[in-house]
Amino acid sequence: MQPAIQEYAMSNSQLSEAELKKALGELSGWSIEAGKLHRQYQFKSFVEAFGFMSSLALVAESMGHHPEWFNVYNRVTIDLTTHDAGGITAKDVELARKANQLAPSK
Ligand SMILES: C[C@H](O)[C@H](O)[C@H]1CNC2=NC(N)=NC(=O)C2=N1
Repeated sequence: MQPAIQEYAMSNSQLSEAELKKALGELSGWSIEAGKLHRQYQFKSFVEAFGFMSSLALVAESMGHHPEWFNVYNRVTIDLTTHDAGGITAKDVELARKANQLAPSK
């Protein structure tokens, strides 16, 4: 388990184009699709995919920030946006970063 994420006091404003571009440069595998941060992960099995989702769910809950996601067998598709802000914020970038850290590398 990751250490608890303390005090999630990030600003809830949409990132600028420049901020988004910089963030994407540091987020392997992520792109912008339909105005949301988007990535598909493929794992070795359903159990590995679901284990990843379980771990990320706990991170999301501790951040008070929740993904839109879809699982079929060993694939997990994630879309991140901040509903309260109507777009992508630093919280989405942070959750994407955590997702990359939690995904076992093949
Ligand atoms: C009150 C609660 O913290 C808010 O409704 C949170 C919950 N999770 C959330 N998740 C996402 N992705 N966007 C939000 O705006 C959001 N808001």
